[in-house]
Amino acid sequence: MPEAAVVVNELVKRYPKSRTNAVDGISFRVPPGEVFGLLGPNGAGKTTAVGILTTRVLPTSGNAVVAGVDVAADPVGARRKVAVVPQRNNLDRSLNARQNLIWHATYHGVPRADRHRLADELLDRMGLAAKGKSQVDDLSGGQAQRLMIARALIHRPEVLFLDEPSTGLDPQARLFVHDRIADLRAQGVTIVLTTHDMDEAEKLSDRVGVVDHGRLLALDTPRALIGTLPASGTIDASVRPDGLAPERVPELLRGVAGVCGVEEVGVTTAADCVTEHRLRLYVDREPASLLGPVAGMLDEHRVALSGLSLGSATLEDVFIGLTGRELR
Ligand SMILES: Nc1ncnc2c1ncn2[C@@H]1O[C@H](COP(=O)(O)OP(=O)(O)OP(=O)(O)O)[C@@H](O)[C@H]1O
Repeated sequence: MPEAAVVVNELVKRYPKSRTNAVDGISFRVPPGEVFGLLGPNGAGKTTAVGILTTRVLPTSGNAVVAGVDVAADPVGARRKVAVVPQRNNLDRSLNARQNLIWHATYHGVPRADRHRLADELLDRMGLAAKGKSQVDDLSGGQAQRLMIARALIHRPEVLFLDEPSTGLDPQARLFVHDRIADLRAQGVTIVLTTHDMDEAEKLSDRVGVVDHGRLLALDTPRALIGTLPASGTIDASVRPDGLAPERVPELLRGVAGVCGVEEVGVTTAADCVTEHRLRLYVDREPASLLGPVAGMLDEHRVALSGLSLGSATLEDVFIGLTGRELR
């Protein structure tokens, strides 16, 4: 195995007729055995970057090497070493679950003697032992996703690309997929995953890269990225400003010592027409120590408080800090 499982060098992709680059000069390296999370809002360029790394998209400039193979110069060689689990079901509907695995193994040159054994082992590992003869259309979304992971693993790839691995899965299926990703990591498989799910990224990734507008904005371990935030803790407060202009409430709270920032994260109007504002306070000390001053400030200005909860800064705070709240 080469020194890095994935090397991306000044990668650029501009689609025909587009005025901007979908991927705009991205560089990073993923060492063997790492789980690398690629995060970014819709349209940030994640799928395009992964498309280049998995030979489905041709780069405009720059280069990418996966498991020692330049993906543009030797796409066939690269495909032997990587596997992709796409977001959408692309299983062959004319074959049953087990046949999908066998066909894929055959395509990738897995010796005949190993194909059937590997297919059965993988079905078992993915909790699909009873589904081998099922038609693809009869599988649930979670089962199809697990079958796609089994299919990706049957030719023993060195690097596995997972596009939004748990989108649309129920909590059990999501946890199952997370456990399998952790197993693969323990076996030394390098994994690149794209996700919008910050908890998933924080839980699974050794390091994450945050991408927006085709550029890499930050790259580090989740803990180090969270450590770059000025605030270490959060307080979520639900308030009903009543007589006070709603925009005054964050202003007041910013005046409490220890509060580094206040952001409105939602507004709801109840059946009784009372509007509740949900505010997140970013604090630079133990959040519990600020509950009294925060409640006191609100009480002083007759702002009704209907809920307070404490938390720690998360990767989502890093993500929002870097990419903003604007809908893409
Ligand atoms: N085949 C294509 N032709 C033209 N433009 C494209 C094509 N595919 C993607 N784009 C554009 O490139 C940009 C990056 O898209 P991409 O799908 O890589 O983003 P993404 O980060 O994967 O988004 P999402 O999270 O929504 O899947 C977007 O502006 C998108 O509209």
